[in-house]
Amino acid sequence: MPNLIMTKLKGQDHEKAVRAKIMSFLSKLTEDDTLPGLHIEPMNEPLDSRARTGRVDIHLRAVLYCLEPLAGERTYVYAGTWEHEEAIKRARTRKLQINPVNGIAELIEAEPAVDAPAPAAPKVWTESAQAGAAPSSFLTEKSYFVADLTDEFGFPADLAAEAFAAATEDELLAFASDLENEWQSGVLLGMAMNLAISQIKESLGITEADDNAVVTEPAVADEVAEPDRTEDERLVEALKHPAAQMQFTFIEGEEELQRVIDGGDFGAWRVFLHPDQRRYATRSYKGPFRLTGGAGTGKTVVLLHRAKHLAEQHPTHRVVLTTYTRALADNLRRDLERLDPDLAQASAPGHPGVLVRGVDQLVAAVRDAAGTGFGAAAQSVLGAVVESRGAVVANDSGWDDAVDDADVDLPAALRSKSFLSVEYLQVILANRIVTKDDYFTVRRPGRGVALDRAKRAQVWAVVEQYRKNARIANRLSFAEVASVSAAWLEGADGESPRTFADHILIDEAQDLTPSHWRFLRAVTASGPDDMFIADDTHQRIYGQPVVLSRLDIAIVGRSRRLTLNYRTTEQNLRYALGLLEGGTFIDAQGGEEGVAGYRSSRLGPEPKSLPTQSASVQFAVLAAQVKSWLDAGVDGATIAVLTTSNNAAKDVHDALDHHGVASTILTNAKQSGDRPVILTMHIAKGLEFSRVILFDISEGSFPTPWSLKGVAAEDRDDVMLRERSLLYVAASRARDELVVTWKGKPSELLLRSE
Ligand SMILES: Nc1ncnc2c1ncn2[C@@H]1O[C@H](COP(=O)(O)OP(=O)(O)OP(=O)(O)O)[C@@H](O)[C@H]1O
Repeated sequence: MPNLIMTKLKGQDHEKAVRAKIMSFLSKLTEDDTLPGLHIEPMNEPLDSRARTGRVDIHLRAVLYCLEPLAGERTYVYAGTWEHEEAIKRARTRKLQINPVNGIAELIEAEPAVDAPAPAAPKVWTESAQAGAAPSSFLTEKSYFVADLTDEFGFPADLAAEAFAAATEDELLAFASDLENEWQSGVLLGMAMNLAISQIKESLGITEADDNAVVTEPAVADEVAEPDRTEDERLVEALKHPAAQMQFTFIEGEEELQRVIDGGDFGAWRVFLHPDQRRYATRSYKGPFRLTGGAGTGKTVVLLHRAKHLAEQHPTHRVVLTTYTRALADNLRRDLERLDPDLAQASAPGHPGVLVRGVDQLVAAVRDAAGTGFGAAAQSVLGAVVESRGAVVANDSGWDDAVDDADVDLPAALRSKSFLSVEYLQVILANRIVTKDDYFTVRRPGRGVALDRAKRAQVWAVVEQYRKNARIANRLSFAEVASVSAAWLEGADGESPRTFADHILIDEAQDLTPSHWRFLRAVTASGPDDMFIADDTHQRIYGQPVVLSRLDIAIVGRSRRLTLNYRTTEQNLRYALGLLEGGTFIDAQGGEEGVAGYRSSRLGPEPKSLPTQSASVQFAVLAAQVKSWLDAGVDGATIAVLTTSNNAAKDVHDALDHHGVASTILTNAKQSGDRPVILTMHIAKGLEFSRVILFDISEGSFPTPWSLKGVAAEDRDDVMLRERSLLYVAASRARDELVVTWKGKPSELLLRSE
């Protein structure tokens, strides 16, 4: 039975009925390619003697390349389904070859009569000739040479010259996004990011990435030259090159074929990984590893592939995939099933296979497993044995009562629940402080307010009162449950330590509290590939920055960044990044995180601002915008209105209704139905939509008045930073079009990108 390789090509988003015909054609082809009904025909005077076309229906033909490796099955590379004429033209004028410079399999186009020459750098392009010849070239301005493209990467000379003809970054990105070979777009995007040639080569897997210090073994064995292999065998190998796998995929079985055909561009993440993504998904690391990257750079995609990879490599291991909320975990579980419906998912914590849970769900499961041991373990965290089963409350509740009951003399800033709850989380629970003496001596890095001994004594009095009140009411905060569960896992109940995972993969890690981190460290056996952390410092919308080394999670030297944005257009990306200007963001290593280097391979319209003068006009403008998309045939479910609060979401729903537009309010991150959706900016975290409207980003409405209510002056900057991040999260949900509305004056956080 012949093998099949599918190719990702532009212009292949077929309707359902056509997809069914393609499926039928290809499944017959892989059963028996000699069936007469397939009409597999060679070309007349082709550029590539392997080229064939086959009959999909009366109008459509598939383009195929037939490889005959000596050892192994015949292999067809499917290069799309096209109208009859176009299919014949493509099959005659395109050749599947191994790029002579970089070894990547590629499709090149040329006139059939001409023997395809090996690409060579035009001699005229010397340093000085180039400077004179193309003064307005974007790539020249970035100090690249045409020879970089031709000699270093194997671009054909004409294509390299066209790339150098792009005068601006946008022109170059537009050119790159039209190229047929993904690896070529990858090189040009790398240049747009101003990467060194060696970095681009590493990123595309042309040379081995220089990070062996952090991996337990080289991921890919060096290619050994085999002179007796046929050209077709070499081509099959070149199709497995990491950069070729951005575009070509080997199909195993009918179900996978169906998934690839039905998935189209939206399903591309399941199959066509960037070499960087594939490396992070499959490499073995000596210890905790952190993958960071802006919104939409494919961090979640890497986590999903890595979970699958680890489960397949180690069928008896416990692989846990976790994230900040339960609803986000539900989405991860759904996507993992889409990635591989047959993947073994664990039924409960501690079982082999992949377990997907929100972090507090995991904590709850461990608490249940601990039984009475949980209460005993609390001694080391809270200084008292607690009831094993009690109510769980928010981390910031109970502080106002504690202040009143303790009757302390503290300045307003130190009496606020925002200060006290954060002090408790970041300092007291993080360090398992149970006595006043310990609190007197503990270091408090990163805390805005300095506390002298007298103030510490007063704060400690409130903490003791808070704990006393909690014992009387038989309640614990979420953070306390996580901290005590961590202690139980470590054996604080007097038993041996235990773990529930061999590998833990963490999404949205920037939002986790120190208690979560202590728990995640304890729940996972230490060793190779123990923790894989995906975060984006710029998307921290809850809590405070956490420096992982202070919590015994060593990621120094094992931290990498993804920069290619797969979600949004370049225009939306720039707008969203512009919203971060003016903020100082501290990452998980305690350093400052910048926004340089992010690029998208897709272009689209500039984000649109819709200023209005009153609430009613703003609603009318919003409704008109949604209607215009619906009238243009946009699928309703891909349109989202993001609001600053639940109440605003209700108002928008009613207003749209009033203007004749039916919509649905989303109260958690689970998407459903076919109407436009309305959701808060917080709930939009981790989601994406084709069209997004940020509604009422007005002075006085955003930042919301309650986000700053009762916040100590010292903590105000951090609240503003989180609000800025929230706006960035919201704006970065838009794949294709972004619209921002306000009434009166725009929010101060919007002004920078206006
Ligand atoms: N290799 C790929 N090919 C095609 N699409 C991809 C690829 N990788 C990621 N994507 C798509 O890009 C979008 C963003 O990916 P993902 O959600 O993994 O990014 P993220 O970095 O986790 O984003 P965020 O931090 O905003 O949640 C998704 O639609 C995903 O399917």
